[in-house]
Amino acid sequence: MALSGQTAVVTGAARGIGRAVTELLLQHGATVTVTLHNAGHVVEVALLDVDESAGLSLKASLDQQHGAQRTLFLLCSVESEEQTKAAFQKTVETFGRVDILCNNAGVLNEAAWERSVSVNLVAVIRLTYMALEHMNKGTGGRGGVIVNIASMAGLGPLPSCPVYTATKHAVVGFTRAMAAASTALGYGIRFNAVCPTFVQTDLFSNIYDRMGMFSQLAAQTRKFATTGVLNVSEVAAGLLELVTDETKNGEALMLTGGGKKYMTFPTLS
Ligand SMILES: NC(=O)C1=CN([C@@H]2O[C@H](COP(=O)(O)OP(=O)(O)OC[C@H]3O[C@@H](n4cnc5c(N)ncnc54)[C@H](O)[C@@H]3O)[C@@H](O)[C@H]2O)C=CC1
Ligand SMILES: CCCCCC(=O)/C=C/C=C\C=C\C=C\[C@@H](O)[C@@H](O)CCCC(=O)O
Repeated sequence: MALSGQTAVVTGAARGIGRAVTELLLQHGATVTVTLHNAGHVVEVALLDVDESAGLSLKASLDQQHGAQRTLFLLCSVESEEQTKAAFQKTVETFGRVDILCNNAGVLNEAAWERSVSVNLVAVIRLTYMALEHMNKGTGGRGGVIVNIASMAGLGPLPSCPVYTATKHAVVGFTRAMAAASTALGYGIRFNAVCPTFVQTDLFSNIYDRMGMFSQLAAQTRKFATTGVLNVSEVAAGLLELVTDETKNGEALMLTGGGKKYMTFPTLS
């Protein structure tokens, strides 16, 4: 799928993997524009984040690189139905459409596990269903693609972070189920998940302080992390592959230091 003419929404866009996704979209002609009409030959992206200073700082940087008309930042917590509804509304008012959703925003804190569930899972479901209202071919939409940033912890358990593991397993399952539902119901929307190993970001830097009552297990996780830490650009490249390759639907793309692997799952029927 060519990116030109597409409109995307990226959550947690201000820092880490979300920032890399935004920058890669822009580099590939994905233009985050503030124009009140779709310029026709460029991609438009709304950047959603709770971190206002980081979001505005990113916008200023992107303005320098790509021109002020190419970026739009919306202060929004994905935990808030009201704020996310308003963000989608503003996106559609500004760009006229939504073709791509990247559910990237995520947190890890086993001591505050309800928030992990709220951001990592409930919000992914909420934004997916909101995007459906605008993307579903069955209700006048143009179709498109939704890519969820899960984790390798969505494919195998991390004993030091059981709730985080649960949220990421749930995102993989939700993604695969939505892909099958979309095919069966004719949404015209592809659903895929990216499952990276450790990635050098602020989230990764803080994990050993966020394990709560499982902190004693940090050593095993730290040892596992020595198998390799990715950079954010490697994750963004995996996402771009899932966005642009129209044959990909229901995929879980694992990214490790050793490369990438499309996961296979047992057929239960
Ligand atoms: N860093 C890692 O080792 C890995 C991260 N991931 C996943 O990648 C995604 C991005 O993580 P990182 O870039 O590492 O994290 P990060 O902490 O570096 O960046 C996350 C961004 O999301 C924003 N955010 C947090 N809560 C939010 C909310 N309620 N509403 C809107 N924005 C919010 C933050 O302000 C920040 O800009 C997460 O889903 C994470 O679980 C997956 C595998 C590995
Ligand atoms: C510790 C939280 C990391 C948060 C960022 C993230 O999502 C990173 C995930 C990276 C890899 C996860 C791999 C899971 C592998 C398990 O299935 C098991 O093979 C490894 C167990 C290692 C351990 O005991 O911690």
